[in-house]
Amino acid sequence: MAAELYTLRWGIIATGRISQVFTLDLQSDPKTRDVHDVAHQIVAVGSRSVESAQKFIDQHAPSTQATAYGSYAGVYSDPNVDAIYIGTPHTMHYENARDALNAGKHVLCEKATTSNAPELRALLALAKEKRLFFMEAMWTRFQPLVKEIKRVAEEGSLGVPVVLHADLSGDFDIENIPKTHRILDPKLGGGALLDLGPYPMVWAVLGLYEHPVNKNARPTSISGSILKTPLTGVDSSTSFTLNFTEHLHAQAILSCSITLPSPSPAVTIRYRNGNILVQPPIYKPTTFTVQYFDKPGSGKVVREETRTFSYSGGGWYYEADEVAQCIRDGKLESETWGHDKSILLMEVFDEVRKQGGYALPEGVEKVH
Ligand SMILES: NC(=O)C1=CN([C@@H]2O[C@H](COP(=O)(O)OP(=O)(O)OC[C@H]3O[C@@H](n4cnc5c(N)ncnc54)[C@H](OP(=O)(O)O)[C@@H]3O)[C@@H](O)[C@H]2O)C=CC1
Ligand SMILES: O=C1OC[C@@H](O)[C@H](O)[C@H]1O
Repeated sequence: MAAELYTLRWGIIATGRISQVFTLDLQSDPKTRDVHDVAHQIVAVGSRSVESAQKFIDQHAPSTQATAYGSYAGVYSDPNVDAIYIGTPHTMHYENARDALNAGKHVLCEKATTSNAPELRALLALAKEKRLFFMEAMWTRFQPLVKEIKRVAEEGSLGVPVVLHADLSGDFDIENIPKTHRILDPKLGGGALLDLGPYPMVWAVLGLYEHPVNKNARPTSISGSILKTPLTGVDSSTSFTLNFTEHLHAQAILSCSITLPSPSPAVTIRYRNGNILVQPPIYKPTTFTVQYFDKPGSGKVVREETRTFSYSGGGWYYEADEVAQCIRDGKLESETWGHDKSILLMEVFDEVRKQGGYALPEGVEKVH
C-alpha cells in the first residue's frame, strides 16, 4: 500500500541568498529523489519589507500563491504555516526562533544556530516545553554521499578513526566587500568560525563523535586559535582541535578561513587500515575516495575506490524532507542531526572564541 502523503506548509523568514536557494529546492518534486511520503508547500514569506517579500515570491516561488508579509511576525501568526525556515544572519536566529516557537511553529534554523550555546539551550528548552520540533539546518548530514561515507566508515574494514582533518574556506574578497556584509560585521556574528566552522564540525561529528566506538562521547578537550582581520576584528582564519579520548584515541584538526579556498581533499579521515578522502566543497561534496592499506598502519595503499554522486537541485531538500518526516511522526528532534550535535557545535564555537579572544559586541548575545 502506498504511504499517505504528508505535506508540510512552510513559512520562510528573510529573503537573502540562502532563503532563495532553499525555497527553490522546496519546490522540486520529492519523487525525483525517490521520496513518496512527504511534500512541501510554501505558504508565506516574511521580510523586513512587504515589497521584498512579494518580489521574492514573484522571482523564486511564482506558482505557490504564498502570502507576502512585511514582517517576520506576520509569518509566525499565519495559521496556515506549520514550520518556519529561518534564513537571517546568525545573530538574529535566537530571537527569530524564539518568536516562531512562542507562536506555536516548528523551526528549521540556519547554521550557526545561535550566537552562543546559552541561547541555543534556551531555545531547546522552549521547543521542548511547547512540544515543537526544532532542527539546525545542517543540510550536509542528510546528503546521500555523506550517508554513504558514514556507512563505509562504520562497516569495519577501516578500523577505528585516529585523526580527522577538515577545512572549509572561501575567498570572500574581504578587502572589497562592505564592512556591513554579514561575513565581516561582528554585530552579525561575522567571521569564519560561525559561518564556515559548522562544516568541519559536521565531519568531526560524523567521523568521530558518531562513530559507534565513541558512543557519542563529547570531546575531552578543545583548543582553538583565532586570527582576526584588522578590517572589523572578526576572525579571518581559525583553527581548532578536538580530542576524543573517552572511548577513542582520536583527534579532529579543523580549520576555516574567509580569505582563500579550501585545499583538496578538504576532509581526510585517517584510520589504522586506510583513509577516507573527501573533495571540496565539504558542505556538498560530490566525490570521495576510500584507500585501503596492505596492513594496519603501513600507509601503503593497495586498493582505492573513488565514488561520485550527482543530483539535481541544490541538495537542501534532503534536510527539508527530514523535517517533514519528523513533524509528521510527532518527533521533537531529528535522530540524524539531533539537539546534542547542535549544542556540541555551539559549545565548541564558544570555547574557541573564548580562547581566541573574539567577543561579539555588547548586546548581540541575548542569553549568557
Ligand atoms: N546552509 C547553507 O548552505 C547556507 C547557510 N547560510 C546561513 O544562512 C544565514 C543567512 O545567510 P545569507 O542568506 O547568505 O545572508 P544574506 O545576507 O544573503 O541574507 C540575510 C537576510 O536576512 C535578513 N536580515 C534581517 N536583518 C538583517 C540585518 N541586520 N542584516 C542583514 N540581513 C538581515 C534580510 O532579509 P529581509 O530583508 O528579507 O528581512 C537578508 O536578506 C546565515 O546564518 C548563514 O550562516 C548561508 C549560506 C549558505
Ligand atoms: O553555509 C554556507 O555554506 C557555503 C558558504 O559559502 C557560506 O558562506 C556558508 O554560509
